[in-house]
Amino acid sequence: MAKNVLTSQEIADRLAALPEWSVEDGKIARSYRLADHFAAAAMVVHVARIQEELNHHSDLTLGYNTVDLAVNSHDVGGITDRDFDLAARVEEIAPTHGAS
Ligand SMILES: C[C@H](O)[C@H](O)[C@H]1CNC2=NC(N)=NC(=O)C2=N1
Repeated sequence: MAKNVLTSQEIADRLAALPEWSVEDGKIARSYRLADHFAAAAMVVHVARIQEELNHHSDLTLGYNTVDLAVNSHDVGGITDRDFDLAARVEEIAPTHGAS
């Protein structure tokens, strides 16, 4: 997948399809709430597997019952489609974890 840095307009266009995601400190970010701590921990493991598959890794934070992601493409120093591909993959599996 191309890794050219996206313009703010391209980012806005892509965020339209990911309404719960936003730009925070130069990364796209999302916070999920889960039923309890163990559900959140299980989702972290699942996201880690997806990140390894994509070779693209977010700052992934486990809270009491939350999972937070923040990601950009550090090899090119900006937000690229690889970040949005990861976001889309996580959005796909979040409901299976009861994440909202
Ligand atoms: C060597 C390895 O392929 C690279 O460092 C990968 C690993 N995971 C990555 N994750 C993110 N978020 N950005 C990258 O540029 C990146 N590059």
